[in-house]
Amino acid sequence: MEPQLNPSPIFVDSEIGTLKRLLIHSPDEGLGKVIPMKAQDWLFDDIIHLDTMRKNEYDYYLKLLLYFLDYENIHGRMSEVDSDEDRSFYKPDHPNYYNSKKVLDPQYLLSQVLDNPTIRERIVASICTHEGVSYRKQLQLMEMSSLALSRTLISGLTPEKEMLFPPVPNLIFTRDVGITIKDHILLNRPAKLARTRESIIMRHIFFHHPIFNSIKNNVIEIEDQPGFFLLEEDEQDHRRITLEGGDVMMVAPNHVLIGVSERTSSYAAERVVKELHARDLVEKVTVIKIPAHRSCMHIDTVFTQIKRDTWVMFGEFSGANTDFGDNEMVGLHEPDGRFHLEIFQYVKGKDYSDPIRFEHLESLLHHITRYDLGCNTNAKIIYSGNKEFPYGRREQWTDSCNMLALKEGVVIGYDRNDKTIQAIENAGMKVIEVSKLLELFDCEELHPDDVENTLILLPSAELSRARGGSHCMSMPIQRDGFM
Ligand SMILES: NC(=[NH2+])NCCC[C@H](N)C(=O)O
Repeated sequence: MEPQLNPSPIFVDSEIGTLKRLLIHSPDEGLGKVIPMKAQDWLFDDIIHLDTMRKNEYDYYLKLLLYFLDYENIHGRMSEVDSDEDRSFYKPDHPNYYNSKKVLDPQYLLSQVLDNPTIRERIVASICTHEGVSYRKQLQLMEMSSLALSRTLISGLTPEKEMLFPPVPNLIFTRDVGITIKDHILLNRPAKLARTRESIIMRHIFFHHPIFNSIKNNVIEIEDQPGFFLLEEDEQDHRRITLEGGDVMMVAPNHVLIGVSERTSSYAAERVVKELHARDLVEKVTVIKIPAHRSCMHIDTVFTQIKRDTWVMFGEFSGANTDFGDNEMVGLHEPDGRFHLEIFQYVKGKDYSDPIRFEHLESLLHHITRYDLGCNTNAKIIYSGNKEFPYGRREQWTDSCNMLALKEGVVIGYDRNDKTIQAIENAGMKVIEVSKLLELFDCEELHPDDVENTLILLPSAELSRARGGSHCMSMPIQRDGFM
């Protein structure tokens, strides 16, 4: 893929253009405060061991991102970083913080935004109102340093370790807070209460942090329809607008995909289709209706892209799969035992009441590969767990279909999904553990620019309990333009 230079520092027009800048959030101390009784409410399927998650898993992800996106920031520093028991390199409120301009943590960006007294007051007031914190406490928060305040607003913990309000443990899944569509950012409307504070924080960052200055007018907020508040509660529930980034995929310069799912409502999808067309951002918007089920909460839990002609997807959503034999996953199937999937494509200027229909997910992926990404073959589809029962389902649950492309053909995935990894290897890709790759970078035996056609494996025993993979743990804000 020939890189295209883009004047805007915020620009994404594909899933696979070389990644230049992104938002990620290192697991903060709030994740270590999740108690079993609240784990489900806070959208974790289990409590996690924070130290293991950070040191043995996430920190590798971060070092890898730095190596690919901000080489100078990490090269030659690995032993210093790794020998620090305190992990100060990873902590946004510590003087040793890596402080990259490419790999950006909302916790640090928030602290910078909080330096402005007017914005600080607005943020603290809105979060305290949302969390039911008293006015007196609000005034105390206003007195904190920006770095400490940012840490408290995210983790919920004061410097004195008082748990002032709940953590937002899902902020590690930055994918969901918004989505970059060319030089625009589409803000989310979280479906779950546990993710509302993330949204308040991100909204202020997008509108007030200098990084987003040039595109301030391009931040898209999907509002409720006029008079929504007049509707009865049942009717409101039915027409609610909820939208999470994991359901939006910028797959080609002319094409955006939107999932209608457990998290994204059909009303939201409809509004997004119209908004993207009105702003002339893309020609095609395809809505993919998937079952409203936790196991496939967003479309990026069902498929992601590896190369312009290669995708990894959940085989139970495959068109070839007509007989599952059982009906154990209640609510997922049509009466005939099939997963219920509906795909409608809306083309700018064409009649919305007569969308193009795709019968299977595969046909849509072939269409994108051929017609939007200019390949002259059909797409190659690699299935979760190699489509073998029960590995397909087991591995999809631990995010085998949720990969992040650092550039075309170089992706990060979880190490625990053995059958999927084997299938990817069989398809001709190299597979390497992240720690090995980092060693090669460190001793200059290999340079990130020279890595090609590779799946990089990330340790995932703890991370996968949070129900998200590397795709979810990233919000790309700049990729090389797709040509
Ligand atoms: N884009 C994604 N698939 N994100 C996964 C988010 C997982 C998170 N625990 C939640 O339930 O919200």
